[in-house]
Amino acid sequence: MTKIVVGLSGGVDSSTAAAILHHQGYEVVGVTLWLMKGKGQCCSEGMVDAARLCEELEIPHHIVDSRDLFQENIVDYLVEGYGAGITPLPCSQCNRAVKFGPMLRYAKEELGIDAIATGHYARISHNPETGRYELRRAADLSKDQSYFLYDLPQDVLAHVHFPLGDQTKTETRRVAAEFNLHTAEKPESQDLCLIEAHGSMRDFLDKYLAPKPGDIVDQSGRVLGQHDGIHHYTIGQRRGIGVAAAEPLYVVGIDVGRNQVIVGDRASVHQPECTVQRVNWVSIATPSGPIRAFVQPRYRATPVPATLVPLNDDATRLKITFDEPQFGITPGQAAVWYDGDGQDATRGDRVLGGGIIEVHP
Ligand SMILES: Nc1ncnc2c1ncn2[C@@H]1O[C@H](COP(=O)(O)OP(=O)(O)OP(=O)(O)O)[C@@H](O)[C@H]1O
Repeated sequence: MTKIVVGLSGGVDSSTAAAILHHQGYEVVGVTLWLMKGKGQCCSEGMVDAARLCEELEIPHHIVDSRDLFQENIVDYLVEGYGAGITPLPCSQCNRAVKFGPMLRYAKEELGIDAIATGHYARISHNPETGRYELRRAADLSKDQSYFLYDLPQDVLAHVHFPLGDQTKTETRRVAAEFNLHTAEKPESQDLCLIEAHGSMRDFLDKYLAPKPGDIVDQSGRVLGQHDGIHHYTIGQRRGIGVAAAEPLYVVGIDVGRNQVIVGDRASVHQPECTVQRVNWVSIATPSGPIRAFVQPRYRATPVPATLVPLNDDATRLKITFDEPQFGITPGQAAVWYDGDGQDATRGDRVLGGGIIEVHP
């Protein structure tokens, strides 16, 4: 029997992924990474639900204390990033540095198992012509998580299964009910796990970063108001600026040196281009020259056509020029590029690569 480790968060998706693989005849071992204290997914509640699921399926369950890894790679990364005036993206970083790599290592080294599965909505296929593992959008585009998985290296993708990639969330709930899983009716997690655990990103950051008042200025430097710390602001933000104006104001920039939040009208939040770093090439090999692709500059953004030009030999830094200027290009977030526009899989749904947006020059 083929053995496989399934990452269990205690939610309906990973429960169903485990049940499907178990039903298909895999010898499933449940692994829950203990990421932080508190209630919610990935915390105490999630661990109990995961343990109960393993009891229902009569499979072994391992809990791996990953709190230090989570603290270093996610909590510190977020606090440092927000403190420096950027808006870091924790989920792709968590997938690469906390979940997939370490879980695969644990599976291999501690359990002698070389395959892992999760309840992510995305698809992986092997291309025999290029020898690469290609990452594709989920069949259920409304649940697609490929954006958060762009940073997985080939040697990890080669060992990963996504049993839910071809089905819709409604089907997942139906399958969970058919298998009588106690998690079948469990409500959807609405937010980032950290936000669920702390109430809001503001509450989370306020635990680590002291208030540091400064000026809110317009693009000519005129002082319009006061802020209580640049870490409470992100590019494109409209709410909570607290400055009265005839036209709605948006955050267009954060000047760390001057401790200023710069605001302007909606048009000034549009950028014709940006640069990205720490690029990971996924479904295609590192290109030696410019390529055209559909770039998704934020999780829920529509992918838009753009030209990508490598800025170094190994194409780990790129300049992206959008065909049309884009709203809210935010340093710290990931830009992920696909071979299609995400509206129709027949026009291309492969993740070609992705990288972290750098601070605007
Ligand atoms: N603490 C954890 N330990 C092990 N695996 C995890 C953990 N958290 C998440 N995963 C895996 O990553 C997948 C996606 O996680 P995400 O946080 O997006 O949860 P989700 O989509 O709400 O899924 P679920 O319903 O399973 O919680 C989960 O389905 C699970 O397989």
